[in-house]
Amino acid sequence: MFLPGSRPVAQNTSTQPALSWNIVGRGAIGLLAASRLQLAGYKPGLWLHQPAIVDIQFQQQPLQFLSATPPLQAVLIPVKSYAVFDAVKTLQPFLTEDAQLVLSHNGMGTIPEVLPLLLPTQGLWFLTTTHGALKQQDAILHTGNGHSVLAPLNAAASRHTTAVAQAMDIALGPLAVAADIEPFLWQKLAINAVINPLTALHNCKNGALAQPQYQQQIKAILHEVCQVATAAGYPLQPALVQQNVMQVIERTAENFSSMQQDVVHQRRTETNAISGFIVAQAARFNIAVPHNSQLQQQLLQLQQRYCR
Ligand SMILES: NC(=O)C1=CN([C@@H]2O[C@H](COP(=O)(O)OP(=O)(O)OC[C@H]3O[C@@H](n4cnc5c(N)ncnc54)[C@H](OP(=O)(O)O)[C@@H]3O)[C@@H](O)[C@H]2O)C=CC1
Ligand SMILES: CC(C)(CO)C(=O)C(=O)O
Repeated sequence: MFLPGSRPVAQNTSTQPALSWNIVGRGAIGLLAASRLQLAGYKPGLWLHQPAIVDIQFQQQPLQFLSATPPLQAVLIPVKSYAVFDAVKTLQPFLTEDAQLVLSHNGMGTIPEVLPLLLPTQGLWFLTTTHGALKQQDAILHTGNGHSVLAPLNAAASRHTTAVAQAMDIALGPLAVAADIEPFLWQKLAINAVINPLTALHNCKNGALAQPQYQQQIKAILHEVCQVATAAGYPLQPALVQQNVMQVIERTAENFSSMQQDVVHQRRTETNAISGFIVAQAARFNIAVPHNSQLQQQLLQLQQRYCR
C-alpha cells in the first residue's frame, strides 16, 4: 500500500532474525493481531494482568495463546491510550536491552510519556490502524478489513525495521512504513475527533452522522482540528479532511464507534487523548477550540456519572 510519506514493506528480504513477539492484553485489536501472527507460524505470547492460557475462535479456527515469558524481545501494545504509560512501566523490568515496543491506539499524547521510560537501546514504534475488531465471549471478529501505518519513534527502532515491519505486516497489514507517524496520527485524530464523541453523545451508529443536522458541527470541529494540526507543523486542509471523515462515516456506517461502546458499557473513554489532546495543543498555540472543548466537557460529565 502506498500512502504519501510512507513506503510499502519489503517482502522476503530479511537479514534480521525474526523477533519473538508478545502482545499486551486480550483486547480486540491485540487478539486479532495475535491470531494472524499465530496462523502465519509465529508463537505470540500474551502479557496479561494475571498469567493465563487464552483459548479463542478466529475465523472458525480454535486458537490457543500462552502467557508471555520474559525476557521480552518484541511487544505489541494495543491498549487504550490511558493504559499505555502503566503498561510500558510494568513491562520495563522484563524487556531485553534491545527490545522493540509497538504502541497502537486511538488518540495522541502518549509518545512523549513513554520514550523516557526506555533505554537508548530499546526501540519504540507507533502503528496506527484502520482495521476493525470486536471481541466476543470466546471469539474474535474481524469486523473491518483495513490497513496500518508503522513508523519508528527513536533511533533504536530504526535499526530493526525489517524484522518489526514484517511481523506487523502479518499482524495488522497491509502495512506501510513511514519515517514520521505524526501526519498519520493527526489525520486519524481528525476522524476520531468527529465520529467518537458525536456517536457517544448521541448514542448512534457512525452512519447517523451523515445526516444534515450534524454537518455544521462536523465542519466546526474539523476547522479547529486543522488549525491546531497546522500550528503544530502538520498542515491539514479542512475540505480534504472533511471529505475523508465523511468517507469513513459511510464506510463504517453500520459500526458503533469505540467511544459509543465505551459509554454503553460504562467504561472509561479515550476522550482525553482525542478531544482533550486537541484542547491541550490548542492552548499551547493560543487557538480557541470551543467545539472540541465542549465535546470534551460533555464526555467527561457523561463518564463521571458511571466512572469512579
Ligand atoms: N477495536 C477496534 O476495532 C479498534 C481499536 N482501536 C484502538 O486500539 C486501541 C485498543 O483497542 P481495543 O483492542 O478495542 O481495546 P480493548 O480495551 O479491547 O483491549 C485492550 C486490552 O488490553 C488490556 N490491558 C491494558 N493494560 C494492560 C496491562 N498493563 N497489562 C495487561 N493487559 C492490559 C485490557 O485489559 P483491562 O481492560 O482488563 O485493563 C484489554 O483487555 C484503542 O486505543 C482503540 O481505540 C483502533 C482501531 C480499531
Ligand atoms: C474509525 C472509527 C471511528 C471507526 O468506528 C474508530 O477508530 C473508532 O471507533 O474508534
